[in-house]
Amino acid sequence: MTDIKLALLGSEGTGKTAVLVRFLTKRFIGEYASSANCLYHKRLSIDGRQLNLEIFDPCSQTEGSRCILEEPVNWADGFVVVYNISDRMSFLHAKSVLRQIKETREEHHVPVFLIGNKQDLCNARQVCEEEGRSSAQEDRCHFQEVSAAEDYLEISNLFIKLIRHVMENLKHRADRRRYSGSKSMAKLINNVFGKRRKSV
Ligand SMILES: Nc1nc2c(ncn2[C@@H]2O[C@H](COP(=O)(O)OP(=O)(O)OP(=O)(O)O)[C@@H](O)[C@H]2O)c(=O)[nH]1
Repeated sequence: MTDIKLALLGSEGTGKTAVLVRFLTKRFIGEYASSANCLYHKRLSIDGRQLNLEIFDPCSQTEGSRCILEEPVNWADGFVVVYNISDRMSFLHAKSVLRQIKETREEHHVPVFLIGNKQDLCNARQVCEEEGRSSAQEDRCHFQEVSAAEDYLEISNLFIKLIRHVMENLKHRADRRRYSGSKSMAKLINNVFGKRRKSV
């Protein structure tokens, strides 16, 4: 069983919980009692692998209060950063979150999905799709506009895509650790037996 940890980030009211609940239950629930940070658990199988998924959904209204995970940016293996296409401030905030992830997790490229939510409100649009896409390109992350109110498949597919990237990333990191571990073991063996072997 592989453990995968994801975190949803973005400013208040962008629809983080709505997007996540769509993925987990296929349903859109208009209003959520969002007075606490939540850690959701889900077991699922992708490409024949059993996964134990943990998803952190912070509550923006509890700023300053202690949360289950003080630093989701350090904790998560992958991120979903959400903004509201009809709220420019939320887009600017999402861009600063992307920068923060990049700076904090510089050593390992962590998979990130930037989501422009509330696509159904396109008559009140304040951020054009191209802007979202080019911000995502700049920060080497995936991008999609969605509507938690109207879409299920798109949201499910983007989570699966993100999870696949996280799985690849974790495997890559484990391979690198194994490789550098076996290299230092080879060095150690060489230091101990190397000279003797040469004199035989
Ligand atoms: N029209 C529309 N409304 C949405 C959509 N997604 C969420 N909402 C609404 O936006 C409001 C905020 O949604 P939440 O999911 O609570 O947003 P959040 O980002 O989790 O908010 P906090 O927990 O306060 O940070 C609610 O009234 C939702 O019904 C969407 O795709 N379209």
